[in-house]
Amino acid sequence: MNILQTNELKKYYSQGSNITKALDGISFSVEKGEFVAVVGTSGSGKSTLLHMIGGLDTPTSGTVLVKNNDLTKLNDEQATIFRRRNIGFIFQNYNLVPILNVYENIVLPVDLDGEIVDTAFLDEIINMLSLREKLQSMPNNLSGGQQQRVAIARALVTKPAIILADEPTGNLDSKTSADVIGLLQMSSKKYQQTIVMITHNNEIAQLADRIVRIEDGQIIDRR
Ligand SMILES: Nc1ncnc2c1ncn2[C@@H]1O[C@H](COP(=O)(O)OP(=O)(O)OP(=O)(O)O)[C@@H](O)[C@H]1O
Repeated sequence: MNILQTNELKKYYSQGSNITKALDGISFSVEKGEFVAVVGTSGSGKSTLLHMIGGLDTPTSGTVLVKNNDLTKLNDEQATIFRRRNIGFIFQNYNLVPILNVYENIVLPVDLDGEIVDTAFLDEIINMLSLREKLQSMPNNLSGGQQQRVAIARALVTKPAIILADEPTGNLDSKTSADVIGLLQMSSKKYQQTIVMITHNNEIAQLADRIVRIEDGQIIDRR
């Protein structure tokens, strides 16, 4: 089942007479439970693509379907609600809320939606990510790898249709990077969690089910 599909997605930026074609006709689809790595050189359009898939920005033309909802047709408020319920984000700088402890950070998206936490599932995530001892800690007192594990827990807790990860191991050493990728692989297998991850690191990309290579805003290889 296709959970994500983009059709002829374009994003052009114009500055004066200069046009940057950040995305220039991207059509691809991702199946439920697939773990896809998006690779490409700096400036090739990876982050722009992730922003479009996440409904964080609107394309110049083309469509983005997530669970058959066209994100390009939603207004700001609809997009915010759709994102919160269907898309989990993991960034390289973690984006944890510094004044909330680990537990509060993890359950934040559920709280924001006025929903009740699925405590059995939350327990399972906390155990899988080895965060039990750290629930009362503040983000500042955690290592980079621990902070990234909290960000992963927060992304998983709402059981989103898709997790979007932008260089999730960008700030981590190689051992911790391998652990974090292992956890993403495990969640894609165990929870049929769909993951689209940007990485510069070819070794890490090889661990995904599929690699999509982008150059100059176009897909040049998909295997
Ligand atoms: N807001 C913007 N205004 C103008 N040009 C932009 C804007 N955002 C991105 N671009 C341009 O679009 C192109 C793609 O940028 P993007 O950030 O998607 O690349 P990337 O592959 O993620 O790069 P990196 O690996 O360095 O993060 C680049 O040429 C960039 O300069």
